[in-house]
Amino acid sequence: MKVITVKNQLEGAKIAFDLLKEAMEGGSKTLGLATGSTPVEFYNQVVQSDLDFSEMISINLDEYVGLDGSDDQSYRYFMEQHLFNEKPFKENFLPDGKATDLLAEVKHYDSIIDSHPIDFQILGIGANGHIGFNEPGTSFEVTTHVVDLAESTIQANARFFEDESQVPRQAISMGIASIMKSKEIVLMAYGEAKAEAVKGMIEGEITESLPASVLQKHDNVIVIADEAAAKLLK
Ligand SMILES: O=P(O)(O)OC[C@H]1O[C@](O)(CO)[C@@H](O)[C@@H]1O
Repeated sequence: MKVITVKNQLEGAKIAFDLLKEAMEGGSKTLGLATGSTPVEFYNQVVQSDLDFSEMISINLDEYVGLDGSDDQSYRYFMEQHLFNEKPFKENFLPDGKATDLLAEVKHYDSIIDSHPIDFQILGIGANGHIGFNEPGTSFEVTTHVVDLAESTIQANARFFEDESQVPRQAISMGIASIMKSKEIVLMAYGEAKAEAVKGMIEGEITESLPASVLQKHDNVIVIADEAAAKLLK
């Protein structure tokens, strides 16, 4: 893993943007995308750029179960607001949180990922070490699946909702095995709340108790962390 320490989210976002640009110049066609607060400034950089996404495909990591794409708390809505409305892609894929048959949706999402191998994957990291919504204890072998969100994740994400009771308890998430198939992974981590998870991911043992630690087994991962998130690193 290559680690780049930056002063703040803006500096990190600019580096992530340069990596994306380079990947697209090198022929990358399919992007794996993340939501949450971490990639917001990165998407701002993309929107302000002259990069053209009209031939690009995006596949998002996850979506809350029970939320329609038009719901302003859904990840589809987030992506439209932060990126897709400004930068139209050839196709954007996110799991359907309103699918009546979740098992069928999970299979469908796997088939989408299989037919569009991810060239460049953007990741954030949860304070508990999750990537996507793959919570601690998730098998490294799993592909797309329905997740019961960890209590700590529900609490962490409550800041985006009116109150904690509004946070969906389940999500559909791309699995760790699928994330690991991405050719290049850029993970961003900002803020002190991520410091323990960042240390475990980079210097700890590879364990399903800290899902992001699996990235030590991938040969093309760049971690961009601000000083607060990197402060426990040796
Ligand atoms: O970026 P945040 O809001 O700290 O969340 C951490 C991670 O958890 C998720 O929200 C779960 O998918 C990711 O999208 C995000 O990168």
